[in-house]
Amino acid sequence: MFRGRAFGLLKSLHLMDGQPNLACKFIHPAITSHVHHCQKRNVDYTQSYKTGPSSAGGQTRNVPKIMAEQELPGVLILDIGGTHGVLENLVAFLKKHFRLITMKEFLENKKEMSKKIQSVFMFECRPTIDRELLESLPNLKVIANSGVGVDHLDLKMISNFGVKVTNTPHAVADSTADIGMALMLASARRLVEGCQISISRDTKYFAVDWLGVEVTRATLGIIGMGNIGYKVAQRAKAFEMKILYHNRNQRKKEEEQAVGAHYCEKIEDLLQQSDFVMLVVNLTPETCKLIGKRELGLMKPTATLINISRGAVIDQDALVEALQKKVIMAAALDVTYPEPLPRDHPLLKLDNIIITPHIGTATVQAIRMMAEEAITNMLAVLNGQPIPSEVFPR
Ligand SMILES: O=C(O)[C@H](O)CO
Repeated sequence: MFRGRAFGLLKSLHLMDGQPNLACKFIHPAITSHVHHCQKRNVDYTQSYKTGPSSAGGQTRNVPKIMAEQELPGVLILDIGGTHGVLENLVAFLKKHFRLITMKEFLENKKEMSKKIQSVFMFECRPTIDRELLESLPNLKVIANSGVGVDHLDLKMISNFGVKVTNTPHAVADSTADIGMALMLASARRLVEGCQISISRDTKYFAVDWLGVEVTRATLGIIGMGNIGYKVAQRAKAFEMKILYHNRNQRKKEEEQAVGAHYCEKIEDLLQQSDFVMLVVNLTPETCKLIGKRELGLMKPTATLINISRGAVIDQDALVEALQKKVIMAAALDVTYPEPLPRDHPLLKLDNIIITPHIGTATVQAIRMMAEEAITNMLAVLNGQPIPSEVFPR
C-alpha cells in the first residue's frame, strides 16, 4: 500500500491597482478543444515563453497577447510550494506584468492590500475561501481554481459576493485518466504486492500461487463520461475492453461512437456487468455516497472499484465492509475522505486495496497546463471577455 502527502499546492491572489488591461488568453496548445473554444473567440496567441531548456524537455508555449505598451500595475499573489521548479518560467513571465506576493504576505498586510485584490488563483483546496476572506476582499472578481473539482468551494456564497469561479476541465483530463488506468492495471496485476515481495526478497514466492487478472478484453464501467471519463474510454479501447458508461444527465452519443462505448441508462446494469467500475463524477450533493452498500452488493465478486473523482462519492464504511467480506475483489483509490486517512483507518489495514494520495494531476505537464488554463480564465474575467470555463452555482 502506498501512502504519502499530496503534491505541492499553488495558490495565489491577483491584485490590480487599476482596471485590468491585458488583452488576454493564456493557453497551452495541447488543450486542443480548449484552444478551439478560444480561437472561436478570436484569441490572439502572439507571445510565447519557454517552460525550460529543450535539453530538459522544455517547450515553447503560446501565451495570450499582452498589451505590454500599456501600464500593467497588477499584483499577483503566488504561493507555488513544491511546484516552483515546474512553474518557474511561467512565474518569471508573470513577473514581467504583475507584482507577485504570497498569501502570507497578503494576510500580514491585509489592510493595505485588500482593496487591490481582484482575483484569487488557487491550486487544490488552498487557500480556504470562507466568508471572512470574501468580506475582506471587496473588489474580488474571480476565483480561478486550478483543477476541475470545485466541491471545496461554496459556490452560492461566493456568487452572492458577485465573484465568479472558474476551473480547468481540459488541463486535468489526460493525467487523471492515466492515473485511472494505472490504478486499474496495478490492482489487476497486483503490482504493489509484487513490489513488496521483490523488496522483501521472499524466496518462497511462486508466481503461480499468486495470480492477477487481465484488463485486456475485460468490461470497464465508467460512471461519469465527462472529459476525464472519455479519456479513460479512449485508453480502454486500446486495451480492447468492453466499455459501458453511465451518465446521470446526458447520453454522449458522439463519444459513444468514437470509442465504441455502450450507454447504461441504469447505473445498476453497469454495476452488475463490469469487471472494473471507475468513478469519474464530480462530487455534488447528488453524487455524494453514490456507491454504497446496495451498489457494492450489485457488483461482481470478482470486480474492482476504482475511484479517481472524490472520496465522498463512495460510502467508505460500506466499502470497508465489502472488501473485508469479499463482496467485491478489490478497490483502487486515488481519493479518500479525509485525505490522508487517519493512521488507524480500517481501509489502510486491508490487503485488497491500493490507495494513492490524490495524485491524478500530479505531473509536470498537468500542473503547467492547469496553471495556464486557470490564468486564461482569470484574465478573461478581469478583461470582461467570454470566460472559457466558468462554474455556476447549482
Ligand atoms: O479537481 C481536480 O482536477 C483534481 O482533483 C486536482 O485538483
